[in-house]
Amino acid sequence: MAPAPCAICKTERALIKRPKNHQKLCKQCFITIFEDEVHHTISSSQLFYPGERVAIGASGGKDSTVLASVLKTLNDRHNYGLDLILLSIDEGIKGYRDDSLETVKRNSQQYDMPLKIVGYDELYGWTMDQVVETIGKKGNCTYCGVFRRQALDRGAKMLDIKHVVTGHNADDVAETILMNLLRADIARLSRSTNIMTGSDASEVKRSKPLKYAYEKEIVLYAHHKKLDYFSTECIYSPEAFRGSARGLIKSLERVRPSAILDIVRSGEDMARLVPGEVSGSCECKGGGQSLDNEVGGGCGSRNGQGTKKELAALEAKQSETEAAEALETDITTQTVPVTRKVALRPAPGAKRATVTQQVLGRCESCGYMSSQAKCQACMLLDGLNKNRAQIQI
Ligand SMILES: Nc1ncnc2c1ncn2[C@@H]1O[C@H](COP(=O)(O)OP(=O)(O)OP(=O)(O)O)[C@@H](O)[C@H]1O
Repeated sequence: MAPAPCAICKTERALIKRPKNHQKLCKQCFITIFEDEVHHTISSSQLFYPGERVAIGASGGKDSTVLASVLKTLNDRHNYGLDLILLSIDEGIKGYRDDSLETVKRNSQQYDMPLKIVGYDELYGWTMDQVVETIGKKGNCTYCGVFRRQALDRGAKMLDIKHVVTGHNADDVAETILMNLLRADIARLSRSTNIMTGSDASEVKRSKPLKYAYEKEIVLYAHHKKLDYFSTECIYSPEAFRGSARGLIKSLERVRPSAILDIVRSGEDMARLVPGEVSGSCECKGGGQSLDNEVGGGCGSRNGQGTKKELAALEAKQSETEAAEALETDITTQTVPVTRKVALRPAPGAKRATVTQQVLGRCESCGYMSSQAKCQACMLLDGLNKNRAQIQI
């Protein structure tokens, strides 16, 4: 059988079956259409303004490496006028992050972009190796996710940059939507669909230019562009719930390639039903103090007067929920630490419900943005430091 010609140029031989829609393309047409689609995402969402300084959250993995490469290409091709800088967080994981950072250092040369590395060690006085040594592997992603989110913000601030882009792709977004759907957390589901998080009042905004790019296409792009990336999984990584959501999405993708984008679109449609960014609450009057605005204390917690046991329970819950969102959770951003009531659109025949929307202030310990008196990172650090003191005694 004669080889199929490329569905776009009709002249070259098709070498690639697009995972997104099974279109058969030659290498060059695939690369071009992938870049054009990211450009479309950027321009239709008006992600950047000319002259903007943008930090690329660079882990050395495939997603952020592709993001850096594509942004460089598009910046040159379409004259975005962006000043692009690589920002890497060194979590302090020997045999993993030290190796991937070597890749980022090479990327910095290859893409001619300055690189800033910020370590958990310098920011928090703890490396993830030390955290795991202290608390064990279970739940460690919670610490890592909370620390990294803040570290990216703090790194950006050190660079006087107000916009961080990350390599989250369509599969990541679909996973998060599914996880929030399975947790019946429509408010968080709504936030996880945003391409851009943060607001004018926020000090650092986040965006995901690869939000509509399939993971498989990112791998193909990296392969055909011969990009230099690091492909080892984190040695502490297992996130049970996200892993299950991922498995489900991969199975759906096998029978229906459009499933990933369909989930993303459905998530966006559902998000439109949620007025503003709101934190969910249950019918009981618990409304407990969470580690921050992400986990409602709710049932069983006594109006936020968390005992050690409750904190531990919250932390355990966090390891299922918070870490799963890791870098994707945004914070409702205002400048004063207040909460306000927001009315949810009621179901037909139901009473109008209100939920508490938390807005941004400053952490009393570190002075960093927080919707609670103490930010999540400081709450977690308090526990770790107590542990360290006990071990030393
Ligand atoms: N240590 C880090 N330093 C800077 N940015 C990071 C770091 N870890 C993750 N990120 C950012 O968050 C995004 C999602 O991270 P995640 O841990 O889910 O990795 P991933 O999906 O394997 O992405 P990648 O392939 O880029 O590592 C990354 O694409 C990157 O932009």
